[in-house]
Amino acid sequence: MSGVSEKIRISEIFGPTIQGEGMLIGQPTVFVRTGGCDYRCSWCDTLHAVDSEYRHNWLAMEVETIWSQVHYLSGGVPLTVSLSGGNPAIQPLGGLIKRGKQDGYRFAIETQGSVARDWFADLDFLVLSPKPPSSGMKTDWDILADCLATAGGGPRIGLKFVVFDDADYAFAKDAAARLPDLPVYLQPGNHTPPPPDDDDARIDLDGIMDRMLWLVDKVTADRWFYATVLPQLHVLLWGNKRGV
Ligand SMILES: C[S@@+](CC[C@H](N)C(=O)[O-])C[C@H]1O[C@@H](n2cnc3c(N)ncnc32)[C@H](O)[C@@H]1O
Ligand SMILES: Nc1nc2[nH]cc(C(=O)O)c2c(=O)[nH]1
Ligand code: SF4
Ligand SMILES: [Mg+2]
Repeated sequence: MSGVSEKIRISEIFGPTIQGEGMLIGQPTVFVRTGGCDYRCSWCDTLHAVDSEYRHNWLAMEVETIWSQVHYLSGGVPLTVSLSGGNPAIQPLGGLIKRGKQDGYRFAIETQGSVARDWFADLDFLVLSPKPPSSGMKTDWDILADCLATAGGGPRIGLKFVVFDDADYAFAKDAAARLPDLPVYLQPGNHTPPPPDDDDARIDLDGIMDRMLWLVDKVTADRWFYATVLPQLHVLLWGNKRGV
C-alpha cells in the first residue's frame, strides 16, 4: 500500500541551509523532517520530532502542500532535499520523491535502518545510521540488509555513526566490517542535546570538540584510513538551534 494520496506526518520543513553531517556535508539542502520514530535514543538531539508528547506540533500533509513549501524555500531551483526525522522511513514518502524528481530535485534520507521501503530505490542518497550501544538501541542486521537490498543500485549509500565512547567506536568498526563496500562517516556525539521544548539550549562545544579529537586519534592510531571523521557542522555554526 503506497497510495500517492496518503498523508505524511511532518514536524518541520526548513532551509535552504547546508547539510551539516556525513557524505553531503556543506551542500545546500532543504530539510523535510517527519514526525515519529520507532527508536528512542538516549541522546537524541531531535526529540521534538520523536516524542509523541509533541505530536500536536506535527501536521498530516499532502504531497503537493509539502512540495509547494520546498519549491518556495528553494526559489524553484533544484537542490538536495534531505528527508529526516524522527524516522522518515515510517512515513509514505514515495510520492513526494517522485513529485520532486519531476522538477529535477535530488533526494537524500537519514535513517537508522530499522525499516526498509521499496521507495529507497528512488533516492539519490541513502544515509544509514545504525545506533551504537550508548544510544540504548539494538540494530537488527537483517533489516539493515533489507534496506540495502531494497535500495538496490539506486542511491549512493553511506554509513554514519555517532560515537561517544570506546564501545560505540568498536560497534562502528564491527558494522563497517560487515558492510565493507560502504563509505563510513564518524561524528562525535553531542552530550548536551536540546530538551524538546528548548530549541536553543546551552551546548558544550568544547566537550564535543574534545571528543572529536579523541575520535581522530582513535582512527589514525588504528590506521582506519577509509573512515571520514566529521563534526556536526550545523552544531558548530548554530549550536542546538532548530530549523538550521
Ligand atoms: C535526529 S536523527 C534523524 C534520522 C534517523 N532517525 C537517524 O537517527 O538516523 C539525524 C542524525 O542525527 C544524529 N544524532 C542524533 N542525536 C545526536 C547527538 N546527540 N549527537 C550526535 N549526533 C546525533 C543521528 O545519529 C542521525 O545520524
Ligand atoms: N544543517 C543541518 N544538517 C543536518 N544533518 C542532519 C540533520 C538532522 O537533524 O537530521 C541536520 C539538521 O537538522 N541541520
Ligand atoms: S533513531 Fe534518530 S530520530 Fe529516532 S531517537 Fe534515535 S537519533 Fe532520534
Ligand atoms: Mg539533527
